Amino acid sequence: MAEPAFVDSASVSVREPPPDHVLLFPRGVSLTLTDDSLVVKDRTQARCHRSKLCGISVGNPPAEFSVPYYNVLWAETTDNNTLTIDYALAESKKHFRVCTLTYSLDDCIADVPTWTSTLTMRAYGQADRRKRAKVLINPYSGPGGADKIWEHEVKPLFEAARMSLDVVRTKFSGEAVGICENLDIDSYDVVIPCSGDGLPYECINGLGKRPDARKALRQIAIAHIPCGSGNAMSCNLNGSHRPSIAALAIIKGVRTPFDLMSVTQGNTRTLSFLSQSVGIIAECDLGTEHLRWLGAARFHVGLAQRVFSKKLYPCDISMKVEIPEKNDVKAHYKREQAENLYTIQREKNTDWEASLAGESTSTEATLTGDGLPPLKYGTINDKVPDDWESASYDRLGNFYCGNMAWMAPDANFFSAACPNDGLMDVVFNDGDISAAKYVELLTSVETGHFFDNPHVTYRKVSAYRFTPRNQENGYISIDGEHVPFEPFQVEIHQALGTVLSRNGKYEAEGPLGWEKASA
Ligand SMILES: Nc1ncnc2c1ncn2[C@@H]1O[C@H](COP(=O)(O)OP(=O)(O)OP(=O)(O)O)[C@@H](O)[C@H]1O
Repeated sequence: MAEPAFVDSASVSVREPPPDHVLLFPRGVSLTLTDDSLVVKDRTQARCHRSKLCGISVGNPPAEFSVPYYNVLWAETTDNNTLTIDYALAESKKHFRVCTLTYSLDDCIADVPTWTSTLTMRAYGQADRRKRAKVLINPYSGPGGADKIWEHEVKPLFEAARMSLDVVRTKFSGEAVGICENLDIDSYDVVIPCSGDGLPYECINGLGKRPDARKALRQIAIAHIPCGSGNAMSCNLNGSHRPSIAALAIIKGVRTPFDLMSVTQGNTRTLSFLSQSVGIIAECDLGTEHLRWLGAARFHVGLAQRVFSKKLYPCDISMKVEIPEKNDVKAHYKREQAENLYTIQREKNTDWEASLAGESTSTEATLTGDGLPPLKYGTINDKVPDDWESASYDRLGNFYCGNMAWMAPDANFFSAACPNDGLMDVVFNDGDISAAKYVELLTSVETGHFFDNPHVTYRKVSAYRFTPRNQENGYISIDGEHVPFEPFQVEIHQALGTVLSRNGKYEAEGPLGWEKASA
């Protein structure tokens, strides 16, 4: 996954800014608001912005430097007439740290309150400021180290952004379900698991268990600090699996409606936000728990071990197919990108608020009140609807359904996934292809050619049922959780949940050539 580019250069906008965008201080020091950044003309501060080679500062210190608005965390004047500006400095492509600028305003003649509020407005755009967060840390996620990540890489940024933080360290598996089930949803804006993808799954299911599930899932956004081995949620929403980069994306994150999936199996109903898989991927995820210490590499080791076995997973699959052809999937993706995402967000929010206030006449709202929406297609125990496409697959090697694009860094399996298109992306392939072809197929995930690989079927569906056949046992993974090897059924609920995302959309690049698809 390409890390987002962060500019912290000494370049200055050539357009002359209006005078009220400039604060002048003694000794030629000035702070200027340009189109895209704060320009700091201050030799003393600029020293920290010298170019570095192998960690050693080289060249003359610049006279000025610029801080992109995205990196500005907070600005305020304090009682002792001091201006304080906190910002995130990109120390490397992988890491941010907090830096602070302070200036006495005693000799500054300017409308400082207006200047400060313009800076904060530009720094936050449509993002909520000073988010009220419930932070949940799983000390055992991934290779370990979530406590340190929180303390050293994330908390300083959140504090500098003046977020209000209520931090809980989870003590046992399942604790986050109860925390979110009983959360005072008016006291928080966002729940932030510092974990792998397991804790977000628990949080969403905790909110989904409440009598006011729909309200809670809309009101409380979920955001993710990556501390696990896969960290799919953070990759897709924050554009990074690096904790401090994710923290900044959350500080600047916008509320984004997010599709959730109901999974029924036996007599249970759970919510899934990420994926369901059966076959080689499920085995690589769930059958490699003993390699957890390897971090993300455990998936690759798992794949290498299994690819030569040509194991098949016979099954029956029934699907409510909405977009069967790859070209039409690309065209759909193009339409979704073309929409003004913020407009969609506002409209969807408005509809939802109206239905909560009892203004909606939709059958769904009338029937269920505020709990989870009813299942359109019943459960796994009901008959398969007549208009679903059903088929038997004797040679299946992999079945994978996703609601987000990246399943791990460099694993963009569902490149056409969109956060709130009301559709799930399904891919499957035969398992008896040659090992060479299998390796080519799986490596095409990293190169971006997986979608177009002729061995891969890629569809958009709104519901499906998966029934394993002729196998005593095996792995079924729901969002990385191991569930019984039994039939299950899934349907999607458009925009049932809310997440914080950096740009109101997924950060993945989309299937190759989608821009040229005929809409
Ligand atoms: N204190 C704890 N002790 C043991 N298990 C915990 C604790 N807190 C949370 N868990 C459980 O750990 C499981 C895995 O958590 P998490 O997703 O954070 O990490 P991970 O599985 O390592 O990440 P990834 O999904 O990226 O591999 C979750 O199902 C959660 O219920």
